[in-house]
Amino acid sequence: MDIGKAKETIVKFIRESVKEAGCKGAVVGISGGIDSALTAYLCVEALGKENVLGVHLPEINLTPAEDVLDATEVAERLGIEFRTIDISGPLRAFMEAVPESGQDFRHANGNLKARVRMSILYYYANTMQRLVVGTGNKTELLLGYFTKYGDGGVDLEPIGDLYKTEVREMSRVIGVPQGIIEKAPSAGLWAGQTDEADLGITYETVDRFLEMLLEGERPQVAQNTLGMTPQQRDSVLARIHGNLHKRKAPPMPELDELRVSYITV
Ligand SMILES: Nc1ncnc2c1ncn2[C@@H]1O[C@H](COP(=O)(O)OP(=O)(O)OC[C@H]2O[C@@H]([n+]3cccc(C(=O)O)c3)[C@H](O)[C@@H]2O)[C@@H](O)[C@H]1O
Ligand SMILES: Nc1ncnc2c1ncn2[C@@H]1O[C@H](COP(=O)(O)OP(=O)(O)OP(=O)(O)O)[C@@H](O)[C@H]1O
Ligand SMILES: [Mg+2]
Repeated sequence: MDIGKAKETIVKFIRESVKEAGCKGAVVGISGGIDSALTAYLCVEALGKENVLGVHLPEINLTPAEDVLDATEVAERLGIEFRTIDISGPLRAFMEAVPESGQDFRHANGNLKARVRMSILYYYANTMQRLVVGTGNKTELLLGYFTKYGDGGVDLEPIGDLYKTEVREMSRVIGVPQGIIEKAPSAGLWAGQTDEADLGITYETVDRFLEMLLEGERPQVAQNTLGMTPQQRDSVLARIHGNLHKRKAPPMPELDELRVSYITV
């Protein structure tokens, strides 16, 4: 992969997508992590700093102070417009309004956070005639390691064809702060969560595994070549297959094969 060439392709893609949509710029959720930092840098290169809004959406009692500082540093270095909005209020209101909700549902509550963030980003997109630019990378998209209609609820995915390891490479080239590049990736949905602990495998290994599968290698051979355990292989395959639905439009029944559903003129 020629990282310089890939960067130019992505920058052009962002510029053209925003133009084709007739929009005025981009809204990006900036977490303090590497994916959103790189995406913000690419958006600024494509659209200019005055056309990129960064929104940091911490939870006051959970988000590490380091993330707040890192997100702010990205925005300051880029010189973009920036908001920090605490999402604990909306989360509390949800918990109070929905009788079946509760603190025991860590997984559902984590996904709710991602969906609250998505709603806030779309509020800005609606009011400012902008697109919500996603930060999903190829590894996350292939594994389905994202919240459906949460961080997956976006208008475009500029870094969606970059493996996580390539995200790191491009981030070095474009000048993302070193501390952000070196920080352990985390969805930040609950205290102490890290991607690699969740996935049970390092990004270096899973990226190679996915690459080999896409090249047509058999899972067993890829597993042996990479020194993975059978459990790691099966868990990655289960994620790939179990989450395919996240990458498709919601299915609907075809009521009559002669009825056409798409207008082509
Ligand atoms: N076959 C099928 N066809 C159509 N829809 C299907 C389906 N199976 C489940 N579903 C639907 O999908 C739902 C499950 O999907 P979803 O709600 O996304 O939930 P789920 O995949 O269970 O959880 C999201 C995962 O992504 C991780 N995550 C989230 C956010 C950010 C990041 C990060 O890296 O930053 C990581 C998070 O830690 C967790 O492991 C089900 O409740 C159901 O509604
Ligand atoms: N606190 C937050 N404030 C704003 N956006 C957030 C926040 N947490 C998550 N997001 C959004 O959800 C996306 C998905 O999170 P994810 O953890 O995969 O990416 P990241 O935090 O940018 O990078 P890393 O994988 O290194 O943690 C983020 O890139 C960001 O757009
Ligand atoms: Mg993160």
